[in-house]
Amino acid sequence: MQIYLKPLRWYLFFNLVFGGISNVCTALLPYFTQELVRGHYQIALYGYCLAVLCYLGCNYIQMRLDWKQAILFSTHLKNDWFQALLELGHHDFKQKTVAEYISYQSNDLDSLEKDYLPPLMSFIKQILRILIYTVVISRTINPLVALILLVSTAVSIQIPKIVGKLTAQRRQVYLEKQGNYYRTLEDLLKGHHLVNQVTLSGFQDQQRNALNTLQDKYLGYGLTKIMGILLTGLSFEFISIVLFAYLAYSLATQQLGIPEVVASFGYITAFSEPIQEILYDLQMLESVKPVVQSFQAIVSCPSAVQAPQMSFETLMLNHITKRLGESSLTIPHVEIRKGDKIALIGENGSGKSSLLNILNGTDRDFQGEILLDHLPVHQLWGKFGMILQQEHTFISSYDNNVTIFKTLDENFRDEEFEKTPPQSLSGGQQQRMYLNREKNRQSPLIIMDEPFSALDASQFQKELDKVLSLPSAVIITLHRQEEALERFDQVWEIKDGELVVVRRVLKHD
Ligand SMILES: Nc1ncnc2c1ncn2[C@@H]1O[C@H](COP(=O)(O)OP(=O)(O)OP(=O)(O)O)[C@@H](O)[C@H]1O
Repeated sequence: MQIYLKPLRWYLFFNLVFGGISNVCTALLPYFTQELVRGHYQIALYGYCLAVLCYLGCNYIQMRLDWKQAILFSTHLKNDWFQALLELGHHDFKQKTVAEYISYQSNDLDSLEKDYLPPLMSFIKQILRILIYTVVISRTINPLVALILLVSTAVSIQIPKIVGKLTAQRRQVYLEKQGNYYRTLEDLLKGHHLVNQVTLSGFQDQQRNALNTLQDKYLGYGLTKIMGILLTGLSFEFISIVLFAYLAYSLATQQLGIPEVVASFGYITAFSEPIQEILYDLQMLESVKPVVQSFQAIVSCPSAVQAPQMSFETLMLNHITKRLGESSLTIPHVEIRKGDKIALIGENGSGKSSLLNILNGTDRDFQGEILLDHLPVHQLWGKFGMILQQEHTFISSYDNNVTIFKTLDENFRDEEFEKTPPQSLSGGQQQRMYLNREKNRQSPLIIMDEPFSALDASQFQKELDKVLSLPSAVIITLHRQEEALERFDQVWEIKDGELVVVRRVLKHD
């Protein structure tokens, strides 16, 4: 996590400087009490007031710095996490649902912001504070008192480390269940149109079951956390008892006078805050460790983002086998040549989308070989254009959809649609928008999974004309459009789990 602390170094530095000054001020308060008991009224009063004012001023500055550094830290975390997600291979990305990613951002990342940097800073500040106190106590009271406080602090901070591990495990389980809960919510809310008086209870049961499981784990996490707080309190009391016993002994044997003992009791109280904070910080840091690890695993993944393919002569699939549940899909050998227009047909569930997912690189769980211009290629995601069966429409604007946020030249668009919110476009209009995006992308191969299923017959003919006149190679799945097949260079059919080339027009170079 050091790379996330580096940009904050000046904030951290000044935070510690002002923390140090305010610690010196508070450490001197019991000393001024001691002076008061000794009868040095003026120095006690002025010293006390000055120390309090200085402490308040430094605290104010520290709080401002804390706030700013927290925002900076969270901005870096969120930006890097989102970039890492974008750069994951699509196959890896799909291992989780969008709801789980949203849950990660709002829970895990949030806990990293709250339970990593603030406890870490607080831990350093409190250690600094204790060291300052120790020096002040040694100078103003007795080095032995300082030593007792220091040693008993070192012993007591071991306890939360042990409890922290258990809290971390429970917290991790809770966060995982939270991801599941978000996934269930997404699933149920997407089916909102199916709610009526009969089905309502089914929806409620699903949500309540998922929530009960989540709350169960939350309870487990909370109880462990409470146990940690209890043990933390006990370990602090341990310090008070040790010092109390020593002071009683010193008073009885007249090694210390009443002013020193009064001031020492003041230090027990003054010590209580940093020690309790240290104990709490350690518990937090221990419990957030799995989140730190999972975050680091995400952001340290090498980027799988590819440069788009600008041209190719041939793309070959050799002896591909893809398991589809109980059955499988086999592709003995097929070849896509530059500019080829290929229709892919087959019954429902025959494996058309599965084949296209291999070609567009969103699926990598298959055996066999893909050769791009005779060279083996392992990662096709991002190389070619595609229109998926359930293609995504970005909500922001028509423009952003056809240019992918202005990263493509806007050569093709439908001006009549550009004022309409993209998600309000009809299914057919959205499909035309996707085709415009692919034309802007100028990919040498466009993979289309039923891109015109929402078009009426005349629109279908128009869009098909456009597709067939593109310079790019195109693979397109078709249903019940046998008359159109004649117009393609190749027709591939998936039958009984095997891809067969049923038509191939020989081209002369
Ligand atoms: N991850 C998976 N696990 C198990 N079975 C799967 C998986 N993915 C797909 N299948 C099965 O593989 C078969 C092929 O699915 P696919 O979506 O490729 O068919 P399709 O030809 O595109 O169908 P349609 O024309 O209805 O869109 C289906 O029987 C589907 O249930």
